Amino acid sequence: MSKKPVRVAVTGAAGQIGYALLFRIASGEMLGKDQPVILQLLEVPMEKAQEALKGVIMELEDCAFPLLVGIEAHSDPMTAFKDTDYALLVGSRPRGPGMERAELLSINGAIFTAQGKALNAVASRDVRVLVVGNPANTNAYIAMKAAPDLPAKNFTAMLRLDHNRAASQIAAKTGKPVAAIEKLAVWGNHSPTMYADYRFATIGGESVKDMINDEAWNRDVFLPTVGKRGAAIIAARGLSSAASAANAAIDHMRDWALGTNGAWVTMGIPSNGEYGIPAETMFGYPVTCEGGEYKIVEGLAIDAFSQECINKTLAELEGEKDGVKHLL
Ligand SMILES: NC(=O)c1ccc[n+]([C@@H]2O[C@H](COP(=O)([O-])OP(=O)(O)OC[C@H]3O[C@@H](n4cnc5c(N)ncnc54)[C@H](O)[C@@H]3O)[C@@H](O)[C@H]2O)c1
Ligand SMILES: O=C(O)C[C@H](O)C(=O)O
Repeated sequence: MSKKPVRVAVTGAAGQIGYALLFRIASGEMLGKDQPVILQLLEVPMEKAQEALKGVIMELEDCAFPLLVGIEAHSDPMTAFKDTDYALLVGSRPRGPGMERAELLSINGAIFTAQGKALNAVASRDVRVLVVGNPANTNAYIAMKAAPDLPAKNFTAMLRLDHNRAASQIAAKTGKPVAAIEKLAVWGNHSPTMYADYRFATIGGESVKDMINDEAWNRDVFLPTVGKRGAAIIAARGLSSAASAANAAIDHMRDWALGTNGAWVTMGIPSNGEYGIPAETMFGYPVTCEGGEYKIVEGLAIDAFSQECINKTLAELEGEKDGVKHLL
């Protein structure tokens, strides 16, 4: 018997990430090749954006995806999020060359108050939310706080792009396939302060830390490369990452919904105090997923260098949180 369709809302659907994301959701790459979906697409209520959205919908129709059983265009979150089971909040301004992501807070923050309220009012009571729009952690925090009737744990921020970037750098350094890397973690904020941590990582059961055995490379090459990758892409492309961001969003939602079979992945999630992070902070943690729920990998030893890195990314998040008090 075929499965009941699920509703997937995507904001910023006519943007760059939207264009790289929607076709993959519709083809079943996110929720499974047996899961029909209804896309509920939101764009700003401006003629140009709504026209562009129409064009994207025409292309989705022209793919004749067997799993795509409905497509809706919206200009109001109160209709776009109606009964939605999954919400991917992408719509917001990207940064340009020379900007830091945190600078987007004053431009984008208010979007997530309005969208959190709309989710609270009309979405499925079990909706799973991924915030992609930057600064992703604090925007996810804003949306979560604006939706007091929904489970706070269902609001998440995208750290998966940092996780995938870190895995790719490690594969290049060790000369091993990226798929062989296990137990990688990224802690904290989706920003240059994130702490990509390969101390527990293994390849074929061997310690990645021992294989690399180069603390200076970790500190002076690996961490800055992963942390500043978004800016490097903006400098090269003149536009922020889109296909890799959409890919990370698919990975995040797929793993959350379908499970990781014990593998570690990174998700930005509201803390319950784990690893000394204040409750409700939207923080990147290593997690495993099973049965539609994530679980933090607990009990990892935090050495002095790691603690210093975690403190730095936490301090940045606390500062961002302080800066959005007026939106809560
Ligand atoms: N978390 C991450 O790892 C990550 C990675 C890449 C990009 N991003 C962020 O994702 C966001 C989108 O990037 P993009 O390249 O697709 O930008 P884009 O400008 O190409 O597209 C954004 C779209 O969002 C729409 N939009 C703006 N406000 C909206 C609102 N209130 N409701 C609905 N739609 C709205 C715009 O009309 C536009 O079509 C940016 O904030 C960017 O910084 C995050
Ligand atoms: O860096 C950006 O502004 C876009 C995105 O967050 C990225 O990491 O590529």
